[in-house]
Amino acid sequence: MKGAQRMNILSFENVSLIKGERQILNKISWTIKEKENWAVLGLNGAGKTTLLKMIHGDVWPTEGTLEVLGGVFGHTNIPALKRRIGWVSTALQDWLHPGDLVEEIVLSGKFASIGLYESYAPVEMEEAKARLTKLGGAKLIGKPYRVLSQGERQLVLIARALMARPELLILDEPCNGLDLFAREALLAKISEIAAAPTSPALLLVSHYTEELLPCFDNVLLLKKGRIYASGKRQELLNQETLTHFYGAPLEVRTDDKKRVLVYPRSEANAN
Ligand SMILES: Nc1ncnc2c1ncn2[C@@H]1O[C@H](COP(=O)(O)OP(=O)(O)OP(=O)(O)O)[C@@H](O)[C@H]1O
Repeated sequence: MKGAQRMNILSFENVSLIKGERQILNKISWTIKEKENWAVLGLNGAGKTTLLKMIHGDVWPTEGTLEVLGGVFGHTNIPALKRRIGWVSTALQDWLHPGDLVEEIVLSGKFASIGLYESYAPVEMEEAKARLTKLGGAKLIGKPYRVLSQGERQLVLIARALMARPELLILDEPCNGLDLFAREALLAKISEIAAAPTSPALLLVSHYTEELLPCFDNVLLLKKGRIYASGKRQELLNQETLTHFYGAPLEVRTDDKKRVLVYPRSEANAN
C-alpha cells in the first residue's frame, strides 16, 4: 500500500534513566515502526537489558517520553501492555516451573502467567502443541521442561511468547549457551518467524554480529547508555563504523548469506 502510514511500535524521545549518580541510559531517541525488525548491539554494561526492561514496563524513564504500542508511559495500563509483548530471555527460565510439561509452559504464554493456573479449552492446548510443532519442537511434547537442552528451552520460550500473538517479540540474547548447530537451528527458526506475513516486529539483543540475520535490517549500536548510531544494517555493520564503535582494531567480513562476522585484530596485525 503505497503511502500508507506505518504505526510506531515504539518511540523513545530523549529518554534517560538515572540511578543515584549513575546515568544508565542517556537521552535515547529511537523509533521502531511496524514491520521493522531491529537488533541491538553493545558491549557488556552498555544498557541493552535496561533498554529492554524499559520497553517491557519493568523500569520507567527518569526523563523523556516513552511510547510502546500506542501507549505513553504514565498514561497507559502496563499489565495490559505487557500482554502484547513477547519476551524471550534465559532470565525467564529462573521463573518457570521446571517440572511443568513443555506444552503447559507454551500454553501459559496465552495467559501471560508463569504456571498454568487458568482453566483452558482443549483447543487451546492443541494450539500450544501446534505452535511447538511449527517451530520444529514436536518431539518435546510430553517432556518436563527441566530435561530439555538449552536450545530446546529457547524454542519452547519462543513458542510460549508467540501464544499471545504479540505485536512485538523481544529476543534477549536467545543464542546464549547454544552450541554451533543449535544456534544455527534457532536462527533459522527466527528467520522463518520473521518471514511470516503475520510476524510481530522483532527486537533482538546480541553480542555477536553473526547472529544478526539479514531479516534484522535495522541496527541500534548502544555504547555506555547512549545511542552511538542507529540505521540500516548495511550502513552500520562495516569495518569503519564497527571499529569506531568498539574502539578496537577489527576485521569485518560478510559471508555469502549476508551475515557479518567480526574478529578482533591484535595490534601487531592491525596494519
Ligand atoms: N537498578 C540499577 N541500579 C544501578 N545500576 C544499574 C541498575 N540496573 C543496571 N545498572 C547498571 O547499568 C549498566 C547497564 O546494565 P545492563 O544490564 O542494561 O547492560 P547490558 O548492556 O545488558 O550488559 P550485558 O551485555 O553484560 O548483559 C550496568 O553497569 C549495570 O550495572
